[in-house]
Amino acid sequence: MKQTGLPARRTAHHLLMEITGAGRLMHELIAGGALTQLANEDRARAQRLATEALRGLDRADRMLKPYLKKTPPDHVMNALRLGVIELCSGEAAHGVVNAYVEIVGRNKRTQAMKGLTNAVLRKIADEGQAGWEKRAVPLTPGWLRQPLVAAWGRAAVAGMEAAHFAGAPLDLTAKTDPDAVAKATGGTVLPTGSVRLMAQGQVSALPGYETGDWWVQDAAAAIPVKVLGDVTGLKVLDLCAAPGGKALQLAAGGADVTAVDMSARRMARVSENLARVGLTAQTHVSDAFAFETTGFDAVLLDAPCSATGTIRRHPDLPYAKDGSEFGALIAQQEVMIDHALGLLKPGGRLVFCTCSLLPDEGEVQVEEALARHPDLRVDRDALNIPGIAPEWLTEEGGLRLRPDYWPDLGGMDGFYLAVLTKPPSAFH
Ligand SMILES: C[S@@+](CC[C@H](N)C(=O)[O-])C[C@H]1O[C@@H](n2cnc3c(N)ncnc32)[C@H](O)[C@@H]1O
Repeated sequence: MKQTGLPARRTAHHLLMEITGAGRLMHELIAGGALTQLANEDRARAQRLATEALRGLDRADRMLKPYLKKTPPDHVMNALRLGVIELCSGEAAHGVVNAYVEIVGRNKRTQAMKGLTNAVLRKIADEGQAGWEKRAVPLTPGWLRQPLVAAWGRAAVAGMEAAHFAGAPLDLTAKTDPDAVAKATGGTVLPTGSVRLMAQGQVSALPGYETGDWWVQDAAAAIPVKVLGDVTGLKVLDLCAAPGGKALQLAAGGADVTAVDMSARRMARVSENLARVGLTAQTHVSDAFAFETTGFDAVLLDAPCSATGTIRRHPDLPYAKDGSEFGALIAQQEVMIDHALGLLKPGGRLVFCTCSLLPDEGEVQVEEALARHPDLRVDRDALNIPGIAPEWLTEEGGLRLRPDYWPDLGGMDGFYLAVLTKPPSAFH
């Protein structure tokens, strides 16, 4: 980044301050206009810089520690973190140090720490990339690391942290033909049928975007629809549908799709996505609990959750959140499952899924649903689809997907899913 990169750096610093200090998520800040004052090129730069700083935050802090007698105020700490990220990715030291000294100096309360910022960043510049690379993979913040270790063990969590640090490749779901999409985009077809591109670029510039041949969807997120098998002609309700990746899959499979989401803004994206790929669905902006049409052959419930399975792409999450909101989400998932079951016709199937790494939002929800409804059946056979490893199947009959799976292929999002079959003589 050139010396002229100050606006992008100041915005990256602002993003870090809001995420680590005010608990705001990156996508909320961007939707709220955090990047609008920047030129196009600087927008991408600011977002990339903040994302890289969050991904490497624990390592940056460990690199800074020997040079700090005590932790400075957040304004300074975040400037130092961004400085570390830039210096250790090979940016010219002079420009980086000057920029962050200026950012620290512009704040009256931290003005006096310009000298410290200058001195520390010069030492980091001396360590350079070699100093960065010799440090361990960044650890997940303790509030989340603890339950993950309890659920999956230390080795698995280390694998997840390596995946979070590596970030995510770009996965596409083909409307009809994965091989043709792979050929056109230079990607490869994964064992579960998604197309993976290792090189990142502008999505809308990829072949097939304009013609709607595919949509962006993580390989793990594409699996919940696949376990429904052939959906041709089935009446399927997508109860929490936005931005619509799964609704598009269902429509592409020939289902008669009803898509519900309580967010009008996010539902507009479902409509845009449907239009781009030339598919149709009935869309309703509604709270799932207020939607009472019954008689569906299948309901897909991609329930609101902690989203801890998406940290590869959203490294802001462990720093913006502290787990305090998760209890309410877990309680809501339970009642949503029961509401969704009530909308199925007798014998209908519910796919329950969450992009979470926490068993309370997956395995435990299904165990408890089976206990609440003794006639409910879990359909293990449905999970027998291409690309699923037997060790991903869980005791209660669901499927656990984790970021540390497929390490040689580039990982996958964390996800949980299970197929529940309502008995022919229905309960409510
Ligand atoms: C995990 S996202 C769904 C992703 C979507 N299924 C896809 O594949 O693109 C969860 C969605 O649930 C919606 N949501 C949250 N609470 C809801 C409620 N009570 N009723 C309906 N939608 C809700 C959110 O607006 C959000 O779009």
